Amino acid sequence: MLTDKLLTLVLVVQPGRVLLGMKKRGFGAGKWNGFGGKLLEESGLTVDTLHKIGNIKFEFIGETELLDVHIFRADTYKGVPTESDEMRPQWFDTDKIPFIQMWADDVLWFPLMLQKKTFLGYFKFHGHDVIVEHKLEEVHFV
Ligand SMILES: CNc1nc2c(ncn2C)c(=O)[nH]1
Repeated sequence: MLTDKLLTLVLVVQPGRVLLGMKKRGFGAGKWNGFGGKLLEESGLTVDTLHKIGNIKFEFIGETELLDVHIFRADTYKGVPTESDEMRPQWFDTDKIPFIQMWADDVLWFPLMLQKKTFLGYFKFHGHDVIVEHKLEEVHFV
């Protein structure tokens, strides 16, 4: 819908490892996450090439606004991953991603991301931890 809340999510992925941030406050606090647009700067990072890898819409039961999350992969970055008041960055081996401390949808689409596939998704959440319905399909963006 037009009133969707647009978010960007950036995952810095290098061979065998991915950079995640522990969100320290606000929406998704306590979860390891990719970096939002402004959070990249907040984490001391700048990226040069972003590859669009997916778009997921999130509905939270009882809330009218959908989250429209555009997801990008960066293979390289500049700067040093630095803790901010929002985020504590940490590298994770791609076979040890802390999915139990992440949004419940991540375990479903991270494998697509790591295989450099592109996807569209829709997830309906009850609260912040239970997915009551979802769709996820590989697509080929132009
Ligand atoms: C609701 N699921 C979800 N939300 C996210 C994510 N990253 C940022 N936000 C706001 C995510 O991976 N899943």
